[in-house]
Amino acid sequence: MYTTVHLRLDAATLVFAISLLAFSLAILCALLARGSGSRRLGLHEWSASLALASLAFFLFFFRGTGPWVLTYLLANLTMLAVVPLTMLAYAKLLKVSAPLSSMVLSGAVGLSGVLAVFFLETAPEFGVFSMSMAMGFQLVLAAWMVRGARGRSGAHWRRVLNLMHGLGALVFFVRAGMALNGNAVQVSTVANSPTQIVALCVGALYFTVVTVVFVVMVSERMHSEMRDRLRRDGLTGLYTRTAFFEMVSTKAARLQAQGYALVMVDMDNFKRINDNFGHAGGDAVLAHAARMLSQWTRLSDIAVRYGGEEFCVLLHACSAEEAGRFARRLVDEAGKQSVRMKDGRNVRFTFSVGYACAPAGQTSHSVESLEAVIDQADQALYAAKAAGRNQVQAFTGRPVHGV
Ligand SMILES: Nc1nc2c(ncn2[C@@H]2O[C@H](COP(=O)(O)OP(=O)(O)OP(=O)(O)O)[C@@H](O)[C@H]2O)c(=O)[nH]1
Repeated sequence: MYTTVHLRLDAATLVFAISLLAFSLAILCALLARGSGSRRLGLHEWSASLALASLAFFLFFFRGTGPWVLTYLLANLTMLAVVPLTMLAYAKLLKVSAPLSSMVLSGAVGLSGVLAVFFLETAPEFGVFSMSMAMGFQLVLAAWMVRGARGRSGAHWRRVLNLMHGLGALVFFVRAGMALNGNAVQVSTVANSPTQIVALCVGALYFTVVTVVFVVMVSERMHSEMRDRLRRDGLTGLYTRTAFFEMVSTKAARLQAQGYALVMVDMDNFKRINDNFGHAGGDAVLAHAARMLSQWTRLSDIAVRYGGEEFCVLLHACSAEEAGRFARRLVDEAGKQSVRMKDGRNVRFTFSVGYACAPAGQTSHSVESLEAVIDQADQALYAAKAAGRNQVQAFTGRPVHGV
């Protein structure tokens, strides 16, 4: 009554299935890239890489029945471009540079073997060996790029990618070794040898896993960029006041342990700038001043648009002398700047600056105590305004404890 069904994975089915899989993933990535407008994050390159892989496997499928120029020459040349395109995608997403000369070198190795087999009719082992070495080397390069990406965010995803790159490279180096031993038939695309079946299964797994991980990394990047945009002021690109208090409340313990300075910066007679050059002119001056502040702060500092024409800078792990130097430098530099308006007129501006310091090693930490330091810096700022503007004043009252 029962019919025994023998399930078998044969190479031709796997090759065709991988072609379909890569094609579907390529379409998915292209649609995601179009929908999200995230061209700069490498989804287009990733999609192109999958489309080429799909074409190569489609051509491999007809090996033995289709013309050799398509099923051998074109298929292998297409295959050689697959990993380099993923490396270009990594370069965009991970902001690392692609090793172009090594990519060209690996391509030349693969190409030489394929051309020798096609035009000079050398032994097929030579083609398998050079293609496998080239592809294995390309995957090692891809792993090296991914490893070189900095930042803790996405580190676990990068590890998964490199696991797959390592697995893929291993398969290709084993193929190269077998070809060296004269086993090209065992590893040919149409062979049903166990080596070939395992290699194709790894190929299917590779395309699925690396694509899923890449898409997840792209979406995580887009979310974090969107979060960051919401925390920044549209005109100046500096953090908003709300974002500032959120950020310091999460860093409170470190700030109070290492100490910090709070520098309040206010543009002088800004109403006059608006009156003389219009609101758009005033906006251009504000944006210029904000760029200046960003340039002068370190990565660990936080530059904020605190109010209309008022900024504040939190200098992390900073002594009173350093804060004073920073504040004086701001005032000196502002005095040297001029902003060119659309009508060709130049606008000059000055800053009044007040600062206060919270010494290192305090034990209490809260946003309330940060507000006390801000209040002290504000008092110093008003003293600078009262003393005639375009100058720095330090808060000279008793020191504030905590963050
Ligand atoms: N263009 C522009 N102007 C702004 C913006 N935010 C606030 N302002 C203007 O900044 C001006 C601030 O004026 P005041 O508070 O009198 O200060 P001030 O003229 O700089 O005088 P002092 O601070 O006393 O030196 C107001 O005219 C606001 O309209 C903005 O985003 N763009």
